[in-house]
Amino acid sequence: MSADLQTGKTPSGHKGSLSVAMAPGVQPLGAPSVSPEAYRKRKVALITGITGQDGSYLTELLLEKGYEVHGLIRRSSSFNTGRIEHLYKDVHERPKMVLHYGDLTDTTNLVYIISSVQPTEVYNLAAQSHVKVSFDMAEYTGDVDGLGTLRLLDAIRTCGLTNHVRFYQASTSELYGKVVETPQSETTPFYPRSPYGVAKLYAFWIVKNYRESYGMHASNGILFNHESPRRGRTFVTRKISRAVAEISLGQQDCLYLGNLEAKRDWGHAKDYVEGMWRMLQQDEADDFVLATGETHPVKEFVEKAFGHVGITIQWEGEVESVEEVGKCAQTGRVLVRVDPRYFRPAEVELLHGTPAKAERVLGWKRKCSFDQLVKEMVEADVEGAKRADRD
Ligand SMILES: Nc1nc2c(ncn2[C@@H]2O[C@H](COP(=O)(O)OP(=O)(O)O[C@H]3O[C@H](CO)[C@@H](O)[C@H](O)[C@@H]3O)[C@@H](O)[C@H]2O)c(=O)[nH]1
Repeated sequence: MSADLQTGKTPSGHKGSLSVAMAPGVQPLGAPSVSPEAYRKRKVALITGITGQDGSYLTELLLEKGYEVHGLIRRSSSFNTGRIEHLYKDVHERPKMVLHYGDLTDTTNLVYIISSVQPTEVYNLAAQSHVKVSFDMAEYTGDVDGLGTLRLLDAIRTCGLTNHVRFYQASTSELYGKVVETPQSETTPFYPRSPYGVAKLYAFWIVKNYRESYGMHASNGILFNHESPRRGRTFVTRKISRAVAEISLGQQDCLYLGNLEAKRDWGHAKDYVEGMWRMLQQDEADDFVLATGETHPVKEFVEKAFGHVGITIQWEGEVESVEEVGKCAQTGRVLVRVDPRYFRPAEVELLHGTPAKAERVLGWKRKCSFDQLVKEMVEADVEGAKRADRD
């Protein structure tokens, strides 16, 4: 005999035996016996993606604030902990950072880590974060960036921490994609333009849904591009700063780039992780844009970066064509070329955010200007290029 899943009634109208409610008194795994307020006094953070740019800055910030920090790292045959090595080396003086092998695709592992760590704050920074790569690895990106977020939220619920943990989701300005208004704010409609953006859209909504469905303190930080000397080498700013450093030292001839006209709102990652933390200190969870309020084309980043090593770039050839080149004004040498291999099947042409809500509600303000950011990145890469041990 089959029963209606909604009502539990059989076709004859009798109450069926289907029941999915938890028996009275049964608590989910490891549910704390203390109130959420008492529980939060412990200050224990779990960061997925701790080995990334943002993870490393956030770890520094939280350790400074007296947190015990736990991080999820993926197993790799090569070292992937370079950005947190300086914190890890100090492990005897600072026993407050603990790393766990784990992955957003492994539910059992997430449940195990959360039940043993009992975090008070969870920062979900782990992702396949490269937009171009997401076109090549669309399913994987959806699994990690989209479903991975769901697994993490459900692991928190399974461990009975629904009302005890505060959750931060690394949402992104890539959600705006083909932008419908400028500047983009928390109320701008989304139109993602890549498998990455679409996966992040799912994550954004599942976070919001769990907040509304289960009362979880779960917030989305809609972060515009944020960079630093710790930025991965395949993102455009770091690719440029490294190449400029190497060209200036005679170690590289030419920089090959894709779309030079794309515009981004670039801030400093160190400023942005402070915004993440502030979101979790609010009484109410909510969604916030973190941005600088400025937008600059890739070309301008190139010009400014070369400017820091004394090279003036002159553009020649037809704009937005592969024939366009950037020449050194002093010597006439071609230093920048367009390579269509770096074009994306669908491009996000313009990102320009407004941080007004974050400034008003969180009291957040970015400190680093665009010029300072470019300078810091180029200087760090010039120093790095002189050494053999940089990443
Ligand atoms: N990576 C890369 N991008 C290039 C290149 N040449 C031009 N670009 C253009 O430079 C822009 C920025 O590219 P990325 O630095 O790769 O960043 P992104 O695609 O904007 O994505 C980053 O920011 C998002 C926030 O908006 C993040 O969500 C995402 O994970 C990533 O960090 C894009 O329009 C891209 O087409 C190149 O050689 N490499």
